[in-house]
Amino acid sequence: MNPELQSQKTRALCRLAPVIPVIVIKNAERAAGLARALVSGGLPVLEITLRSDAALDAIRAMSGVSGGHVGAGTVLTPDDAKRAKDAGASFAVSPGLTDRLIAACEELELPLLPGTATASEVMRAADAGYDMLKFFPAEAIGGAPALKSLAGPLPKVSFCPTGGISVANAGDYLSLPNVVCVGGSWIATDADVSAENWGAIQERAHAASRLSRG
Ligand SMILES: O=C(O)C(=O)C[C@H](O)[C@H](O)COP(=O)(O)O
Repeated sequence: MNPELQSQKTRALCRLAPVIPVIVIKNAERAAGLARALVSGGLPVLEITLRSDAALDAIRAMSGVSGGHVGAGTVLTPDDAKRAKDAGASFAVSPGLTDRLIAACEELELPLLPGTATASEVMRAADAGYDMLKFFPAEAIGGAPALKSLAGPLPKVSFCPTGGISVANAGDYLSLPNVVCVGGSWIATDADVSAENWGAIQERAHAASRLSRG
């Protein structure tokens, strides 16, 4: 799949809801219940980070939940991308961008949301055909004002900022013209997932789904 088409597909996913919950799951048996709570709460696009041993099994379980779009996060290498795709992931998110990762995701036809933190990285991604990017780690690298500044010289690129975003500051990002959605782990906290507190997660998802975009 060519990079423009990849980016188009990633952008369409990012448009589905204002927030992508970033999930670190420790027990795949909780995956389907968690996905149902998030999707029914109004957040259909889910990012399961490959940072836990249970991640691939969780992706497999969540992919069966109707209405959901399950992607893998923390995809660092071609091997990560292949394992994610084999598990049923429909997109991949990376904290950064390498030539090897781009090539692997294009070969696998796995839409990629690559991470960028500077104007040069954004330009490099745009050169490679990617105009829907993650901005990471958003709060630590200047937050919404930094992203607003990038919109001037790089107006054709859109972002999903992630890293340090919560219900308190999500609106600052979503009001920017170059932000399509935000990512964050605040929706499905470890404590609530471990306690299978699906009601609280669904409520937080519902509140997040109602955040307005600028
Ligand atoms: O693993 C990845 O590739 C990531 O996406 C990094 C973090 O999981 C997100 O940035 C979530 O950050 P918080 O919402 O601040 O917890």
